[in-house]
Amino acid sequence: MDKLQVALLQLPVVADKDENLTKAALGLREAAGKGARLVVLPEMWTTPYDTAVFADYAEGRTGKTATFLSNMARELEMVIVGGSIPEKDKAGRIYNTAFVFDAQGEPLAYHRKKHLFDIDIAGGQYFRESDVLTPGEESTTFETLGWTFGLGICFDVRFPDQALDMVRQGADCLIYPAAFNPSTGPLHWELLMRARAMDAQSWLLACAPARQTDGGYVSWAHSLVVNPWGTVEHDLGTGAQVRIASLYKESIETVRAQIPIRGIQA
Ligand SMILES: NC(=O)CC(=O)C(=O)O
Repeated sequence: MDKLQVALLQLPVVADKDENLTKAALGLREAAGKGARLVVLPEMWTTPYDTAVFADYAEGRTGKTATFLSNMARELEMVIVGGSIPEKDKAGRIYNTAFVFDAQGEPLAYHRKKHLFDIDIAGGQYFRESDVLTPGEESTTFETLGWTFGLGICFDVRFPDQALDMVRQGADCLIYPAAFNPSTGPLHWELLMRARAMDAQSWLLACAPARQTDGGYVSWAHSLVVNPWGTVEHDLGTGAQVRIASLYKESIETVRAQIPIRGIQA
C-alpha cells in the first residue's frame, strides 16, 4: 500500500483509568470514521505519569487495557499502536510497554521501553523511571498493511543506534509514543524527532498526551508527523485532538535515492 492513512490521538490523560479508556474509544471511532488504517496513542495514557502509581495501574498482556485495544482493533478493523501502559510480568516486574494489535484484534508486537527516563535538570524536570521500572532489551519492528514500522518509546528517541537498528530491520516509519515535558520539550522534542526521521530517511510519528497543568507531570504535547526529509507535516499543538495524516512510500524511496546514505548506516 503506497499511501497509508494514519491517525494520532493526542489524548488528555486523567487519574481515572476508565475515563481514559472511554476517551480513547471516542478518539478511535473518530479516527476510523475518517479513514485511518493505523492509529497511535500516547505514552502512559491509562495512568498519571508518576512512578509512585505505575504499580497500581500496571496490567498484564491479557488485562483490561489489552482486551479493550484488541476489541477496538477488531471492531474498527484498524491497526492500533496502543501507546504505552505500565505492564506487569509474571515475576512482578513492571515495564513501560507499547502493545500493538492488528486489524483482526490479534497481538502484533510489544515494545518495552529500552532506555528508561532518568533525568535531573537543575531547576527543572526530575524523573527516575528506573526506581520502579525494568528496561526492555530489544529494538522492535513489525510489518502490517504493506509497511514495516519501528517502535520506540519516548526516551528511546534519544538513542540514534536504536533508530538505525530499526531501519536495518526495514523500517519505513518510526513510531514513538512519548511524553516530553516543559524542560526538555522546547529544547529537544522537535529536534530529536526530526533528527531521527532524517537519520532513518523514514516517516516518523510521535504521539503525546494533551497538555494539562492541573498538577503532576506536564506533557509537552505537540504530537508530530515528520516526513523522510525531516520536515514536520503535522504539529498537534497542546490541546486534545485526533489528527489524520497521509504517509507515502514514494517519499521514502525519493529521499533514499537522492541522498544515498544507506550504505554508511548499515
Ligand atoms: N518521557 C521520556 O521518556 C523522555 C523525556 O521526557 C525526555 O527525554 O525529555
